[in-house]
Amino acid sequence: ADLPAVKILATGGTIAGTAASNTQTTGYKAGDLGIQTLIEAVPAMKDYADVSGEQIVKISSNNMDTKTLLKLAKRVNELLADPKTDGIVITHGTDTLEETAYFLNLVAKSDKPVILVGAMRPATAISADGPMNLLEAVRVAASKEAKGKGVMIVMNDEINGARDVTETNTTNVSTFKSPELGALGYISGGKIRFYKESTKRHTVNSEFDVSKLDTLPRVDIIYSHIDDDPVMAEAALKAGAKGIVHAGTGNGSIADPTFEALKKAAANGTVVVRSARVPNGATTVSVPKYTEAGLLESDTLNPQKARLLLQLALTKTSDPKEIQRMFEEY
Ligand SMILES: NC(=O)CC[C@H](N)C(=O)O
Repeated sequence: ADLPAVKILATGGTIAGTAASNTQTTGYKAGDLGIQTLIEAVPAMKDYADVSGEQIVKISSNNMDTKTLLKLAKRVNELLADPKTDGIVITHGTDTLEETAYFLNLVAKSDKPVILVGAMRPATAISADGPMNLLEAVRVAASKEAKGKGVMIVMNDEINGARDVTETNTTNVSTFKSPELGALGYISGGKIRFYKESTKRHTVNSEFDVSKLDTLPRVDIIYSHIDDDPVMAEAALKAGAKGIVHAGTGNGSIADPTFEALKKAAANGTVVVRSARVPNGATTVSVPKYTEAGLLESDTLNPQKARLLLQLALTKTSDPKEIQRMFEEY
């Protein structure tokens, strides 16, 4: 039959995890199973797509790094450019799933569907969520409706856009949510149902390009708290950070001693972006001194996604005005 061709790129994670007993849902070995085993476990995928697999790495995604991320992004673009590929599914650990998804959302050069999928229970567990998640991810990747909507995460019957989705629970299968801005759609009653899409720039409308990149500029995240002091900011600068994302309290507020250090950093050419440790809402100018010091706002991007956008932004420019524009557009 003339089914859409979907390539599954496997990177590891719990979806490929194994444990000694079928009741074990923690302390298992992530990324143990190869892509062929995952494909064979879900024969129903063949009803929706002509599926083939490729193992990129076998890691627990808390160990994801720039080198692997760039390798994955370049392979994704190679496959998307191939007329024989209709869609891509990427199996991935959940720890950094939202980061890889948002990164690809910024650098994938095609409107063909790119779907990330993971699981919260290892493949060996009773009620493992991986097989159904994988089936639904392949279905969405093979669908016409998913075209042009940017990179998405499909898990637990929900379709969430890469920009707004975040992991909300450490262990529960219902963990990937777009808390305030909402899911793009569902898979229910045997149907893929889309209700909305992001208004932000992504994929074919993105200005970022990884094809010539072998590394990304260093950007550190500093998480604020009571008794905050400039020690972490100073360490980041000493490590050579070209950018700093500050995960501020409330509306991206900064403790005064840390602010003094960040203000100096910004004056010396390090790009500083105010994000927030609060999960919802945009960071706005809460006090004029932040703008006067040249600090930027992350909009609604959480610190880990603001970090990736800042890294890509810094590959193009170090002009704070230009970078603020990017934070408004992506
Ligand atoms: N649910 C998961 O996939 C988490 C397993 C592991 N920590 C990872 O991110 O790969």
